[in-house]
Amino acid sequence: MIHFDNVTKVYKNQNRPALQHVNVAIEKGEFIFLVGPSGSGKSTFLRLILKEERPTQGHVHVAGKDLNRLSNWKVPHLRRRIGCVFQDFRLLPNKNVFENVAFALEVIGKPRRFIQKVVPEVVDLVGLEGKAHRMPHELSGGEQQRVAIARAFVNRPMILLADEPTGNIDPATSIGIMKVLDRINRTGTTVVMATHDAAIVDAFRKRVVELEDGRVVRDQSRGVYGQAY
Ligand SMILES: Nc1ncnc2c1ncn2[C@@H]1O[C@H](COP(=O)(O)OP(=O)(O)OP(=O)(O)O)[C@@H](O)[C@H]1O
Repeated sequence: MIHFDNVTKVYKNQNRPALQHVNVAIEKGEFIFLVGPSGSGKSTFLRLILKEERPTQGHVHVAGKDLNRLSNWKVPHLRRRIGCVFQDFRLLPNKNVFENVAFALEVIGKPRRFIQKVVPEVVDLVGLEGKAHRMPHELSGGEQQRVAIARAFVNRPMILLADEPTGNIDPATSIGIMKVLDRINRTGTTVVMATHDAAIVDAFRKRVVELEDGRVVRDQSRGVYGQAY
């Protein structure tokens, strides 16, 4: 589903590569924790999957397509098939839960009847049943992140990218958020989650890809956050 083939990324005016010679193959339906210190290249890895950045060397393939060869006009179509969740939720403050999730479908022209049917289903899936009419400021941080996940997933993307999704949430609530991501993964969506949250990584034992100075230093199935000796 996602293949990094000897990928090096050097940003303009930087001499140190953000990623160097990265080879990672992520298959459909996998769940990956991407870990590593600040500045190790995790966000760059995610941005390359979205074609927000281009590799300096090497190739990134997503769903069988070499992104170096994907025309610019096809990039919006690629991004529509990839849901994104961020540390800071990024909800629309003047829209309620239903409207925030519905908006993701309205902008891609889905019919009203379809929206009315699928939004409540996804709101329930993320554990917000009965809260569809709440405004973001009436929700806890964990609940706001659930809305953001619902919005990212409502279009049934093939891939969900999550950049520090539990970064602003207390540990107990983070477990609930992680369970929602796990549930989404079980529907067949490939999930790549960049995180510093050792407790979560250790509790869920998924595949762990660790970056250090832009290099993959560990790729371990059912891994833990720190190196297990
Ligand atoms: N747009 C940019 N222009 C120049 N350098 C950048 C840019 N984005 C990232 N970098 C550099 O690339 C390296 C990797 O950064 P990246 O944001 O991918 O790391 P990260 O692992 O996601 O860090 P964090 O955990 O702090 O989010 C860092 O040295 C960073 O300074």
